[in-house]
Amino acid sequence: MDLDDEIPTLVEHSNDRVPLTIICGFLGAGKSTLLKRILTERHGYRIAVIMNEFGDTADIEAKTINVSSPDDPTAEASEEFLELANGCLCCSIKDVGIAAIEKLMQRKGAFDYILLETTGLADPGPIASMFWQNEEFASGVGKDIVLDGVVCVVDACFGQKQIEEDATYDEIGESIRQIAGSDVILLNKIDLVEPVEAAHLESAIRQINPAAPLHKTVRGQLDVGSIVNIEAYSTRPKFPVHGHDHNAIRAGHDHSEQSHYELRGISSLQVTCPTLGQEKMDKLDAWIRSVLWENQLPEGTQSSELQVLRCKGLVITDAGDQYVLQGVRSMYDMSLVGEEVVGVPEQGKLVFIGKGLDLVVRKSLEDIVNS
Ligand SMILES: Nc1nc2c(ncn2[C@@H]2O[C@H](COP(=O)(O)OP(=O)(O)OP(=O)(O)O)[C@@H](O)[C@H]2O)c(=O)[nH]1
Repeated sequence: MDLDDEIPTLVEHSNDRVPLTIICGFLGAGKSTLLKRILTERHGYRIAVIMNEFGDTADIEAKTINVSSPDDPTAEASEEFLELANGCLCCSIKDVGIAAIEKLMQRKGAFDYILLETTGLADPGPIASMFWQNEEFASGVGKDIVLDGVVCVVDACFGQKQIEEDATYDEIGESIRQIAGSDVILLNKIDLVEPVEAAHLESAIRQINPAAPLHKTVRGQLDVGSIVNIEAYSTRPKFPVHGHDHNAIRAGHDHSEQSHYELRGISSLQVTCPTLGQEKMDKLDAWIRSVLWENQLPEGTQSSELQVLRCKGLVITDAGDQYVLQGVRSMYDMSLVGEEVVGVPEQGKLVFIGKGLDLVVRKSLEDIVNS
C-alpha cells in the first residue's frame, strides 16, 4: 500500500463559516426532545436545526416555508422549513446527508449556527470526518460550514445496558462509538434513575471517553452554550476534572467490575507530557502517524487490534509554543495555538480513545514524551 495515498489533507477553514454541531445518541435517548427545546426557547441564537421529523410541533408558532423544487413536487413532503419566533430555523429532511445540507445552505443568512441530528446515522465518525477533512465536500457546500463539535445524548435508563451489550461484540458497538467520538456528553433522563445508577453509568462513560464534559439533564435542559460554539476542533481541548476519581475508571489500571469493557470494547489512554523539544515532537508525530494510519506502534510492535477512534491533546514545546492535537480516526491535525491564548500550562496532555490501547501502547508513548 502506498502510504502517501492514504494521507488525508485537512481542510483550511475560513472565519465566515457557519459552525455545525452533530447530535448523536442512542435510540430514544432524547435527541429530538433536546432539539425541540432549543427550537422553542429564547436563547438569542439563530440556529438551524436539521432533524428527521417534527413530531408534534403544532404548538410551535411558525410558518411553513416550502422550499421544494417546482420540478420535483414529490420532494414536498420530505423537506420543510419552519421559521420560529425565537429566530431559529427548523429544517425537516428525511436524509441528513449532503443534499439536506445543500438545501439548507440555500437559506444562508437566515441562521448562524447548524445543529444536525444524526437519526439513522449511528456512528458520528464518518460525518464528522466529512466536515473536517473531505476536500470534495469542502470545495462545495462545505466551504460555508465548519465542524464545531459532536454531542452525544445517552439514555440514563438504558445506557448501561446498551454499553454492556455493545461491549460483548468483537466489533466496537454503535453506542460506544458514539460516546467515544463525542466532544460533549449529555446523560439525559436523569429523573428516571437513582443517583447510584447514574454514577455507575457515568463511570462507564468516563472510561470510554474521559475527555468530554458530561452534563446530567432532564429533557435536554441545559444552557445551549454548553453544546454550541465549543470549538472542539479548533481550540485547546478542555479536559474535564473528575471530582469522583474513585468512580472514574482509568483505562489500563483499573481492575474493577467494569474492566471487561477494556478487553472487549474500547478504552482510553491518557498521558501527561512535559514540554517537548523538536526531536521529541518529531518522534511523537511519527508515533501518531504509525498508530492512526497503520494501526501499529512505530517500533513495529503488533498490538492487538490497535485502532484509534478519537484523539485530542495539548502539547507544549520547550520554546513555550502550544500545539493542539485533534484526531478523528486516521485523520489528525497538530496545530499551533494562536498568541491570543493567554497563559501557558506547565504540561501537556494526550488522550487517545479506541481499541487495543493496552499497556504496551502506553509505554511506547510514555517512552517518547518522558525519555
Ligand atoms: N422522563 C424523561 N423522559 C424523557 C426525557 N427526555 C426525553 N424523554 C422522552 O423519551 C422519549 C424519546 O425521546 P426523543 O427525544 O424522541 O428521543 P430521540 O433520541 O430523538 O429518539 P430517536 O429519534 O428515536 O432516536 C420521548 O417520549 C420523550 O418525551 C427525560 O429527560 N426524562
